[in-house]
Amino acid sequence: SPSRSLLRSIEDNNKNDNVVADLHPHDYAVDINVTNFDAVLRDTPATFAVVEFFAHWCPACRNYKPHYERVARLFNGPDAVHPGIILMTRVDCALKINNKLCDKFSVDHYPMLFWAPPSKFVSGGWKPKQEKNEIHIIDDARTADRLLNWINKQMGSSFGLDDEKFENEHLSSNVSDPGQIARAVYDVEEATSTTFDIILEHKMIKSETRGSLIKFLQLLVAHHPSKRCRMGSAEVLVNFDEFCPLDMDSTSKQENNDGKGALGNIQICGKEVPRGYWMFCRGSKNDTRGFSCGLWVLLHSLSVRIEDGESQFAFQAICEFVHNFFICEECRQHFYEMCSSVSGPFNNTRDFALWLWSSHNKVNERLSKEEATLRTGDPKFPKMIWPPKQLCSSCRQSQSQENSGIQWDQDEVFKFLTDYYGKKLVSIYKDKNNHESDKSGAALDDLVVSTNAFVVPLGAALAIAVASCAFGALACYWRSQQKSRKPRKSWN
Ligand SMILES: Cc1cc2nc3c(=O)[nH]c(=O)nc-3n(C[C@H](O)[C@H](O)[C@H](O)COP(=O)(O)OP(=O)(O)OC[C@H]3O[C@@H](n4cnc5c(N)ncnc54)[C@H](O)[C@@H]3O)c2cc1C
Repeated sequence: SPSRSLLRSIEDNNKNDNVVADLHPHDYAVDINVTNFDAVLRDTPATFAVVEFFAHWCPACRNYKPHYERVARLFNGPDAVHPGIILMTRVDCALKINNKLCDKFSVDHYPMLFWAPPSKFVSGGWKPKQEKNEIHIIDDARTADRLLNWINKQMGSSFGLDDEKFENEHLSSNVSDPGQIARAVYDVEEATSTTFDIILEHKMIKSETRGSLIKFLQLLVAHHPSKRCRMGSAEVLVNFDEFCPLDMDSTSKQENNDGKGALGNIQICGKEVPRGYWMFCRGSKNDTRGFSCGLWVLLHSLSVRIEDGESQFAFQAICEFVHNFFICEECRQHFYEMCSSVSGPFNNTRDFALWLWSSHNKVNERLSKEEATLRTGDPKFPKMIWPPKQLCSSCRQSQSQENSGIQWDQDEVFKFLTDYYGKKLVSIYKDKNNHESDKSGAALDDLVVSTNAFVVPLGAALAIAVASCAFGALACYWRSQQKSRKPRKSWN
């Protein structure tokens, strides 16, 4: 009888937690409702979204759920097989709060599925026979197979229900498609957040390294391509003395349960980052690309954003940062050698951006040989002297021969880098941020502006690094400024 089986399941639950998982299999599709519908669809890095409108009492919907979940397993969550491509969501129209939302999409039967780029759902709707709507109804989705077929037809993809992680045959190379860099904005957030997690986990903030971290944070506050990372970095910077007191080496009072100290509670690029996966930097095999690729992209994107007068500061901040905090011994050693071989100070953005580009190419050149011998590289993303012709034909001088060394047109290379790591990198992101109306965000944004205006021209980075007490005073000043300012919007 039902009551007996219920009792049995409670008993079993007490014995073994796994049973609970069996009784309530993990949901991959994201439940959304009217309160977070716009925010979830605006903030997702995914290129497309599926929204299922259903009602929890509807038997057909209950029967359909395992089909929908089989497809959602492929795309949603940190363990997704193909993360960051499609966001699978559902809205329960039986909940009163969702009435208006379901009406906006003319939901007249359950389940009803829609497909569009996520941003089209934000403040969007759907009406039957409406022309020119970028939101499409999915008209053949009765089983998991049919839903995935419909998606494959729409995207020209070949996803399979039995795909396993890292069978990334569908990955298109970023060598020929300059537009792909727009997806890297999520990777620079991921890399920034991962960097700070590593620093804290490995307790790398010491009296001799905290100055370098402060410098790097200043660079992030002023020039990180992601607004939320700028805001998070500003928060860390302003409270740095509290988070990392000068006597940090000797004291254990800063430690909380996870041993990361007070900084461990800060999510430097917002609460959903790190997401646990990579977009532009995703490898076609497990353990390739990812973090180190994201870090390179972050460094290049900083290099093209700085002002001429900040170039020497940026050079020092990046060199010291890699030396003190990049947890790859060979990488730090080589990079440090390249930093040490620079003779004069940098006077402008161009020279510094080109130095970083050519240093990265030196690493590429070395690794291309190593990876060919050891077969450790990613076959879909072989190391190469960059940018290839397909990305920038004008970067190479016309008489340039591949086998006698490439003759670069450095003005063209700089122009290309500025466009690629500047405008293109934030092209999808900017649109999304224009919708932000969060007040605390606006206040912090204002702080970021004041930090940028105040610190960099004064060269306070060095002063702060040397004298932490001066930093305390600056922090107080910033806080009082922040309170007295009116919120200011977009800083992009
Ligand atoms: C500072 C630093 C030093 C490193 N040193 C070493 C090392 O000594 N030994 C080692 O084994 N690994 C090193 N690595 C890791 C290595 O360089 C790669 O990051 C890693 O192998 C992943 O490679 P990838 O194919 O994702 O491309 P990456 O080399 O990580 O490049 C990421 C993306 O940047 C773009 N790019 C490529 N070249 C350039 C360029 N010259 N200028 C601008 N953009 C470019 C491409 O779009 C590429 O996809 C280092 C990483 C960093 C951040």
